[in-house]
Amino acid sequence: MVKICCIGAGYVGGPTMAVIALKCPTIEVVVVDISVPRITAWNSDTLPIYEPGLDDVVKQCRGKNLFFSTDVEKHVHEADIVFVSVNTPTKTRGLGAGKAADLTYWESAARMIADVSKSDKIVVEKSTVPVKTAEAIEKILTHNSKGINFQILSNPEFLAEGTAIEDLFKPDRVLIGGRETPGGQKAIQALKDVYAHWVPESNIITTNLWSAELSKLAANAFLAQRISSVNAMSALCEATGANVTQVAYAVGKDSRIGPKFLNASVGFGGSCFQKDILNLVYICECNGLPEVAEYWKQVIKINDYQKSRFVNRVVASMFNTVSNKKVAILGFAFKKDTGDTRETPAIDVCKGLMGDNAKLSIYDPQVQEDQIQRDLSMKKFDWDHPLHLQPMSPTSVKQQVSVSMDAYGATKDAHAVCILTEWDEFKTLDFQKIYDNMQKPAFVFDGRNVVNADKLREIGFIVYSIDSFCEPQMEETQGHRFICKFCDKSCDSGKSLGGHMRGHSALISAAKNQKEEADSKMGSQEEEEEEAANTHEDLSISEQSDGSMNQEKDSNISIGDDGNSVGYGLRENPRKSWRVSDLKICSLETTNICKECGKEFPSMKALAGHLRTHSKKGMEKGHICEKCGKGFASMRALFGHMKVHSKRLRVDNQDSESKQSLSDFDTVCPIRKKRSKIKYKMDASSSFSGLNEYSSAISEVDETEEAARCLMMLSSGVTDWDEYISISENSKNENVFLESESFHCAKGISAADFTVKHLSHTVFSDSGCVDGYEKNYEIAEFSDRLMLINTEITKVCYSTEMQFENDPSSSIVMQDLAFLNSCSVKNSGLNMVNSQIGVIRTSPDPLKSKVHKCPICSKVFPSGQSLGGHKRAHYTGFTESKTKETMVKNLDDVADNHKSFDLNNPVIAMDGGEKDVELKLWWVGSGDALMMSS
Ligand SMILES: NC(=O)c1ccc[n+]([C@@H]2O[C@H](COP(=O)([O-])OP(=O)(O)OC[C@H]3O[C@@H](n4cnc5c(N)ncnc54)[C@H](O)[C@@H]3O)[C@@H](O)[C@H]2O)c1
Repeated sequence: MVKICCIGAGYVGGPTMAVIALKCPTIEVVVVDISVPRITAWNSDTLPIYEPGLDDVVKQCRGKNLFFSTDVEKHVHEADIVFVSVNTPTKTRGLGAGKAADLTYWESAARMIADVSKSDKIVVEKSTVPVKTAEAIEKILTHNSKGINFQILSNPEFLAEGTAIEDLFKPDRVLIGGRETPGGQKAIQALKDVYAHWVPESNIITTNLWSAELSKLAANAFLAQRISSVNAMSALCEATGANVTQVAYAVGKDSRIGPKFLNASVGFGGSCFQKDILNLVYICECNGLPEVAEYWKQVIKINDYQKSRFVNRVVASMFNTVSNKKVAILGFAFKKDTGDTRETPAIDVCKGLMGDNAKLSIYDPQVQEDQIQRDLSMKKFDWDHPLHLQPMSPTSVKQQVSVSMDAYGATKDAHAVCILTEWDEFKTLDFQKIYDNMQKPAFVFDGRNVVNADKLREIGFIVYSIDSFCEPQMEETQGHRFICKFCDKSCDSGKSLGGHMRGHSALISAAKNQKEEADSKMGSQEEEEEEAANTHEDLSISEQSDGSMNQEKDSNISIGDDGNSVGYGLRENPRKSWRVSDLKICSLETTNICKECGKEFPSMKALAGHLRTHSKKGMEKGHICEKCGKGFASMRALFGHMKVHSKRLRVDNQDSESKQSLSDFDTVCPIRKKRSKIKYKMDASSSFSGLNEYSSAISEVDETEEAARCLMMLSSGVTDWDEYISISENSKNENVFLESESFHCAKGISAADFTVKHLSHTVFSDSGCVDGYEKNYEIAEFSDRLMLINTEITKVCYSTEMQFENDPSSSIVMQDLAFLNSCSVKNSGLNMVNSQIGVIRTSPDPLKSKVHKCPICSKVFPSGQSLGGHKRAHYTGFTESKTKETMVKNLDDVADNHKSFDLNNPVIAMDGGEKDVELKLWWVGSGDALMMSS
């Protein structure tokens, strides 16, 4: 009788050997493990792993030809074929840490085999191992072989947890790799004979050793890549209004692509995908293939991005904080029909929410409380070691996490429900009951697309699911604010408004023609007015929807080139968009006269802009332009409008010579570019994924900055845009905001000018600074300044200082905008997200600084910033500024006024400081992730 021994009674060893025993009654199979509790469980009625159909199989052959034992040496000694199915974790220290496979367990198994063997053996690699592992194993085995012949085979396992028994019964293929020697071929045949008991011969593939080893890594990389691809698409779908389920279906119908593994979700998990891709990345790097390594690394980065996006969505939707809110987590296993939590996305999502101080109430049908507590306390990669070798983080999660016996218990009194595993039972829950027992507004964040979002919305839930994007916070919490500008019908969402408006296509078409006529008459003198109207119009729309970027998207209902179809326009260039509000005015009014004050306007658009000056909202809010008395609904609107009064712009337009000079000036000192350009720049880079959860992250950051400038300017009493710019140009002070204005100009620097030398965290210290940390940041040219972008998607730290090799006097201070949000900006009604920007500043100490010499007059300045101020004096427009004394005085005033609101300085604890501390720890445990992507 052939004897098989399998070392490792885990998710692979247990089920595979049980199926071999079932299908080959003439073979004796013993599964051995060093873990006593595991073996005890295998011999009990409660198996150590949950796998549909496994119980039956084990019951049928246990005690007959299937045995579980801790007597490893005895059974290895007796076996003809030894399978090795031990864990192969990712290394956490030393060479290749965070990527390479840790073969400690494999090596110890191999040494033990060599020690106890007295007869020839076939040793089968069942574990997933790096390519060429067999070579190393061979050396260990033959070193002390005492004349015993060992043949190494690679027989990687392709089962998927949750369907393991099904997969083992009907495998797509069985892969056996061996040496191309007679001995190797004989060993291949012996193993083939085992599988041939139930697998058709055509499904048994034989290759050389290295192909078999690499095929397993490649298969997992391809599978994970599909998930990341569709998840990346889900982000784009959310940004554009497409439905990722529909897109995936359409794509999968292509027989070259196929429908499997195209479900968008909160991200992939499991013990294999990440580990094996990291392993693949490491192998590529070791073989001098950095580009290939980088390619596969992106699969993991997108996966992290997806989890991070989900957390951001939850926090942002729940009014930017989940602090002390109860969040029910339904599902903790990495997928349905398994109790396996290894690398489950739930861990990262829970840690993210805990970082924002949420109280979690978790329910999973197959995961026990101690496992959940352990997973949430453990460091990354530690899960893949035996229990006694799993060091726990000192921080206990017990205060923040409770585990419930069912979904109803978990969701009782919760503010939100996050569905993180696609368990079938979640589809049939009584959501009305759940809703009745929850806090209101009640949110559902479906990370697996298991619930019927429409039905839940009918109940009253605010629903976010991966496949159907909506902006719950805006669309649903604020009621019916989507009003047709033609017939005043109120709609539930921007999307339904869009659908409704298609009914007005004839009217819109006529209106468009009328508008074109009207616009063609528009004289140059109305340019300024139009600019105000445009700016104001944008802002008014935003105001109606509380400044939400997504609302803006919905509000950007535009007419296509054919003039008939109304849909959601991409935000290419707002000025080019035909806006519904214009059209209504065009079609319903025959003359351009203001009904409020009787003033006549040359175009409908100008009238539209003017009409808003009568807006009650604007007047109530009191954002009045001191120059012309116009009222505005928001500070941002006022800010946009104030640019119209800029002397600089007028000089620019009037004086062709100075225009020339200014264009030179632009080269040295780029003035803020139009948003569309900024957006393009940022979108083109793949490294900004971690910035925030929205696809149009950059324009939002841009808006945030602009809003911040506006706030600073207004709060300091500066109401004149020119005055504001002049002050910034001439600042020799350390007012960082002003500094940031001039620094880029002064140095003419670009992102490439800087190399990161040193990073230190001023606040974030939970997981400490790890090697390679600096790789997670990138410097990007961004509008009129350099920005430090956090490229590590799972990491948001509150404050980080950075120095640069080539200019030690300069430094960057990172701040979490969420913090600003909680301090000051929040009050402006702006909807900001957790994102980071850093603004480069120079040291005030001239001794430390390098020489800053003016290339025009050779004058030397102590700092790049003062040189910048000086250099601008060489260009036109500057002479119109106020006297230096006035400027310095203004500057002092501004600096005083800004002490409490300073974009660059680490934020001083203000009221609600406690909350701010929470924000510092926005993402716990992410330091580990750094290692992974470094
Ligand atoms: N889980 C999957 O879905 C899957 C699928 C295909 C391949 N794999 C690969 O199979 C391997 C095993 O995965 P798993 O999920 O079964 O892991 P596991 O952690 O569930 O099981 C491994 C077992 O090996 C035991 N072990 C470790 N060293 C030992 C030694 N020297 N002697 C005796 N026992 C020892 C451990 O105690 C543990 O019980 C890994 O390389 C994995 O990448 C896993």
